[in-house]
Order: sequence, then C-alpha cells, then structure tokens
Amino acid sequence: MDAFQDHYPENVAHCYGCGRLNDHGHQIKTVWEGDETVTRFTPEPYHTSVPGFVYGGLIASLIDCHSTGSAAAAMYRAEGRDLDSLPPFRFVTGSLHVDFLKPTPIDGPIELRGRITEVKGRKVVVETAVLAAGVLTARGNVVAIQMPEDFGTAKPG
Ligand SMILES: CCCCCCCC(=O)SCCNC(=O)CCNC(=O)[C@H](O)C(C)(C)COP(=O)(O)OP(=O)(O)OC[C@H]1O[C@@H](n2cnc3c(N)ncnc32)[C@H](O)[C@@H]1OP(=O)(O)O
Repeated sequence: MDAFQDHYPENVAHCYGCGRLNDHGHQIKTVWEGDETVTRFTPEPYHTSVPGFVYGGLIASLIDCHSTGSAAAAMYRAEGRDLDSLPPFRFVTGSLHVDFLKPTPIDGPIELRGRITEVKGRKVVVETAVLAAGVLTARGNVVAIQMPEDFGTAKPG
C-alpha cells in the first residue's frame, strides 16, 4: 500500500525523518489502519542509548514525522480528497511532546499508532502510542500546523 510520504512533492521530500529523497534519513512510511495511522520502523544498532535500548531522540524523531504525515492525511481524509490531489496539504511541527514510559528494546521493530484528536483550522493534534513487541514504551503528542506559504522566509526576532 502507498504510504502518505510517497505522495509528498519533491520539494518537501528531503526531510530527515520522512523524506524519501534523503538517503541519510529515516524514510518512515505511514499508512491508515482504520482510524489509526501506523508507522513501523526497525532500529539499527547505532540507534542505541543504553546498550540494548533505543535512543530517545530517535523515538521523538519518529513521532515527529509520523505525526506531521498523519496530520496531512487527516486533512485529506476530512475533505474526501486523494493524497496527491491539489492544493497539497503539508504540515510542520509546532509542538512535540514525548513521555518515555519504559525503555524501548532495540532488537525488533517499533510500531507507532496515531490517533487524530483535533482538527481545527490549520492545526491538527496527533496522539501517538509507541510499541515494542506490543508493549507501550512511549507516548507522543504533536501539534502540527499547515505549512505557511512563506515558511522559512520570515526574519528571526
Ligand atoms: C512537509 C514535509 C516536511 C515534514 C516536516 C517534519 C516535521 C518537522 O521537523 S518540521 C520542522 C520543525 N518545525 C518548524 O520549523 C516550525 C517552525 N515554526 C513555524 O514555522 C511557525 O511557528 C508555525 C508554522 C508552526 C506556526 O506559525 P503560524 O502559521 O503563524 O501559526 P498561527 O497562525 O499563529 O497558529 C495556528 C494554530 O496553531 C497553534 N500553534 C502555533 N504554534 C504552536 C505551538 N508551537 N504549539 C502549539 N500550538 C501552536 C496556534 O495556537 C493556532 O491554533 P488555534 O487555531 O487553535 O488558535
């Protein structure tokens, strides 16, 4: 099945977490399973924190891009549109919160299961459960905001 990220236009397909065109990135793939969005990712040995367990920053990164992809898919679904129909919905992270509940073992796939808890204007809130071998090890909450036309052009300060 096509993943949400397979439909990102080239100009936004270089993200470290989800860009299919970033050879050094995670290249995560997310799909709908009913009303949940699901990403499965197998960590490498170099994703270690304490030996045997996954680095927390990787988990945060996976939650981040899983959630922005989920937000876009939720907007398309809310409007009854295909993922690559125009105009495109692209989301960036406004807020990323992670609770680490248990160490996440590194020796198998990690599953992220997202639920859309709010869709309001340009904002989508995604809550994600992170599971390793079916055990809940972390929870994420992301506020994703539709990417402004002038993203990155505003002067700091
Ligand atoms: C597209 C493929 C790439 C995938 C990206 C992968 C994920 C990433 O790593 S993205 C990179 C990291 N994120 C960024 O760099 C974002 C930097 N921040 C920004 O550009 C802006 O602050 C941005 C776009 C998030 C929000 O700014 P702006 O568009 O002006 O939002 P604004 O109109 O004020 O607010 C819209 C709504 O979002 C809410 N909101 C905005 N910022 C936040 C925040 N930080 N936390 C919570 N809610 C927020 C507002 O409260 C408002 O909600 P409501 O409608 O309920 O009042």
